[in-house]
Amino acid sequence: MTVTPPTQGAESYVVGVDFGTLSGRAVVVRVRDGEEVGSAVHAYPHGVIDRELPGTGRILPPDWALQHPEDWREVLRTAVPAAVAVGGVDPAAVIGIATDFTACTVLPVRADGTPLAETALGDRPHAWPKLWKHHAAQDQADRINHLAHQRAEKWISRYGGRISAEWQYAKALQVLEEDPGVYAATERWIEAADWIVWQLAGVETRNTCTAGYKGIHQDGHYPSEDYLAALHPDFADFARTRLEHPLSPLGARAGSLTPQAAAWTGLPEGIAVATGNVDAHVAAPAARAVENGRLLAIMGTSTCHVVNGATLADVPGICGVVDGGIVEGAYGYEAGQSAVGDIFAWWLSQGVPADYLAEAEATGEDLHRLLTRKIADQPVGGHGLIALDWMNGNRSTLVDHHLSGVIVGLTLATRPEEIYRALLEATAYGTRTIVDALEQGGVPVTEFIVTGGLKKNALLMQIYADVLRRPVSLAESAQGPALGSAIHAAVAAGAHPDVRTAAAAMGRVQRGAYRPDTARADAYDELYAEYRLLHEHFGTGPDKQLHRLRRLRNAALSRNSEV
Ligand SMILES: Nc1ncnc2c1ncn2[C@@H]1O[C@H](COP(=O)(O)OP(=O)(O)O)[C@@H](O)[C@H]1O
Ligand SMILES: O=C(CO)[C@H](O)[C@H](O)COP(=O)(O)O
Repeated sequence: MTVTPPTQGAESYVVGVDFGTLSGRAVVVRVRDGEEVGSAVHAYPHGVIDRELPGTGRILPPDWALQHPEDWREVLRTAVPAAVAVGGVDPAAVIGIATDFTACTVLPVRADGTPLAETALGDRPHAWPKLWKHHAAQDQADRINHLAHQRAEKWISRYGGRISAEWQYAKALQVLEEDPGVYAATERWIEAADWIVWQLAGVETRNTCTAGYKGIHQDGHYPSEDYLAALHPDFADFARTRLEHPLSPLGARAGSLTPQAAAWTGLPEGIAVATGNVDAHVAAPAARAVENGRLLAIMGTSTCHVVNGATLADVPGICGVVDGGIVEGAYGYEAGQSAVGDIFAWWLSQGVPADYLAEAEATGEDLHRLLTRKIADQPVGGHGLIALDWMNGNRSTLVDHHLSGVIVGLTLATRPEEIYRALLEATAYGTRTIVDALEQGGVPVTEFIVTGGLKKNALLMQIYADVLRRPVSLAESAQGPALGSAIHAAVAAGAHPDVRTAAAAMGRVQRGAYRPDTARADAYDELYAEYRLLHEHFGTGPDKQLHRLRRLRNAALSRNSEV
């Protein structure tokens, strides 16, 4: 059954749902102008599963990160109807729904889409969805990369020369090697971005974005069976049997809302369900960042950088370039930092003394605000610190999740807020490294736009403007990915002819909200030079100290874990 959009004159609405790392957010948006009339958030009860497999008591090894599929369905049942109710919208006026997901968040399923985690295999960790930040497949990623270069595989240059341990193949190979029984039972290996569409529309679809960036689908092909067999004989048919499916462009209609999904969401049966998408890429139209050269940094738990270019360039160290990966008709480039807000959150949870907690309690500020206020006026370089932003590994430009964080310059006088500021700055230096790599690789960056939870920190935004020596524009929506999804829903429902047109009608950006200050930018140039020295020493130098420390840690901890 399909539903015709309401006739002219009546307002119509779309729903966008953003499945993040810790929660899912739904937003109800007016099709005509992108007005967000209602939103709701549902925190995943299981959050990130990184210590113990639910219901089993099994301890997970280091670097594991799983999620629970039921947490995702629950977002459809709770956040979507809540957002519609908050917006005071008649559900009958909703003409489409679209979703976006973290990626590569990927799960093994049966041929009918049932997650293996929800079968009799559910007591085995490898049956569970692996979250994007599952970093335990670095050894597999290293072999994938080594073999690709050895065989001069053409596709490897589209991934900056290195596939990340976060992407589909490293994770799948880890399942095969560590639990062949689960691998054998895996009938389809699917991004959560596509799985959630399956839940809504009742049909399996695969989207251009995740297939390209996370699934090594380039020029119409996955990696060859020869190549996969050379990785592991039983991996030869991985792409053909577990991935292969026609790809749908972004903004296409994947299908119609099933009766079951209509009952979950309270939305009309038969409305348009859009093809799946990634939380980062989907946000570009919400920030009107679809024209070539406008780089959108989606800054939250992690940061993704997405930018369109007119030509195909091989940029060392980026995550990938995909034709139509962000919007049709352009080459979409993606790079990223595996932790940004997560690094600040780590410091708040581990490094703030009791008297700061008491002060925050007394003033009613959250700790981010407290530390930001205490350090905002310090002159650039006043703390004498440099940090490397690798507490969750390095996604771009080193593509190495065995790297870890470093802070140098500590003294007995160093205060918690100074370390906080050094961490904010470290992430800005990491972004400068990425922007420089893109430009040096032949991808012009004409504007730097920020969306995501971190744009509310004015000190952080000013640091980025100063470190990058460029204005920072801000997406106006507080829900960039969810609004981006809503824009794709409007296109899938036929209310706008394509994503570019819909972006012009529904997206919003405040251009040049923060401007660089020359004196501070000069001071940051000196500090950035110091960051680069550390970056080279620990990241690319001959002494692999961070790798040695990781190996020692893993050996010590693996004695207590079970896979
Ligand atoms: N005022 C702030 N300054 C800096 N970081 C913040 C601030 N408030 C929240 N954060 C960080 O933002 C991150 C969450 O970002 P958000 O965009 O809301 O989520 P997600 O990335 O899961 O979509 C957390 O890691 C948190 O530490
Ligand atoms: O890799 C990504 C997209 O390609 C994102 O970093 C990942 O999806 C997590 O996003 P967030 O930090 O917003 O939770």
